[in-house]
Amino acid sequence: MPSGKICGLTVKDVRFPTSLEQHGSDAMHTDPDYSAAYVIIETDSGMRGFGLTFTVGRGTEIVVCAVEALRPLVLGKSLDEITADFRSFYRLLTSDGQMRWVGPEKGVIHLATAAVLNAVWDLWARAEGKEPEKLVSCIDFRYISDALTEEEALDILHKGQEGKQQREEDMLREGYPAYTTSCAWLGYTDQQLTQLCSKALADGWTAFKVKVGAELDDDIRRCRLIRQMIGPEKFLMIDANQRWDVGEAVAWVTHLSEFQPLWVEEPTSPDDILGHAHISKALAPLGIGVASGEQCHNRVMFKQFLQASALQFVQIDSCRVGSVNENLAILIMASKFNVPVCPHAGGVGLCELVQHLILFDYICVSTSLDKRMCEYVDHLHEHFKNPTLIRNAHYMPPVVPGFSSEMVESSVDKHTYPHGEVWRSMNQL
Ligand SMILES: C[C@H](O)[C@@H](O)CC(=O)C(=O)O
Ligand SMILES: [Mg+2]
Repeated sequence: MPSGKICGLTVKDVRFPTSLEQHGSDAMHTDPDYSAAYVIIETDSGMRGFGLTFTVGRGTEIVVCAVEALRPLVLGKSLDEITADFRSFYRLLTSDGQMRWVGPEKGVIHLATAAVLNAVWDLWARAEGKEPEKLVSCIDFRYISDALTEEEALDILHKGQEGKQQREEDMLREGYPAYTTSCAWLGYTDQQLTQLCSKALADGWTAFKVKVGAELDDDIRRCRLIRQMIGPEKFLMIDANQRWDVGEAVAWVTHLSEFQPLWVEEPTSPDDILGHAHISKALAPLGIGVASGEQCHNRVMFKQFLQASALQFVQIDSCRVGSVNENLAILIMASKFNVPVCPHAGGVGLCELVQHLILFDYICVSTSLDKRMCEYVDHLHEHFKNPTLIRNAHYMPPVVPGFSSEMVESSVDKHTYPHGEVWRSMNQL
């Protein structure tokens, strides 16, 4: 069916009051209300694409404004026209001569770009069969060609075609390995942590992430509790959400090294590439890697993190950078530098979207599961039409065409800020 021209773009400010129960809390985001700028694009032939970007409450209205500002660049284009030269469409959004000043390719405007492009990919994902050449033509190599050329990217994707069918079958049977962050948000009590951890163990989880960084004594107590419960073999990861200076990070994590974390996540400012390199070097003898990416602006930053050996785990995010286009570049660069990708997920909708990217990474790019797993957080999936399916701590591949980004209409209505039922009733309290 011809896709027609894009004739409508709607954006909604959807917020969930997760801070009430401290879901999602960490050392820097103590009261997150998981939220989304949720985009619906419509074509004049009646097709719809759904996209979103993730936020944590206040400020979502600014992302909504930024999406509105991008609208004129999208309206009137047809899907065929966009996908015939997706690289140029990507540049149209990210390099607009006036709007790039409020980025470029970072911050609010890039979150908005992610939401819009995620909707375009959702629309496109309904059509099947994207060959390596087509995928590479979606990537903007500007600013990364010194680390990855178009030819190298194509070569990596061509190599990824070998054994593809077997890997697809493996995924359909076993799913993609996941880890959980749901047991140990920073605001949870020890009792909650114990209960959730024993339930997760019973459900078959083998890797657990703990929030750290506010008080060292609390971190020691909580990590000890979890390590005792999960035993020496299972994986434990710690996440500081950018709380420390570089030296402080090394000292703090050294104190926690007895609990053998596989990685420390976002130990310091997400912009500090050389700082991460220093921390990586200092922690390597302790067998602890450094992970980051959920607040990494774009492919250019990832390139430098990789060039500087500043990360041992790349955490792509489906809604932070420029959608599939930019994540393709990051996945392929990570493969070239031989650094495993372990995506950031959770939030609202992040698991739904990123599962597509990590399955693609395994099937077509890295072709390996070594040191790889995808984050899972057990909140808010009921608000999606095709929620993630977890079986025995593995993501089972989605079977419905699209980016799994469509939300349940009544959920959107109820949670639209500030006039949806949920927010109106809370404001009356
Ligand atoms: C504010 C978010 O919940 C953040 O803590 C998520 C995160 O760092 C993670 O899942 O990793
Ligand atoms: Mg994190």
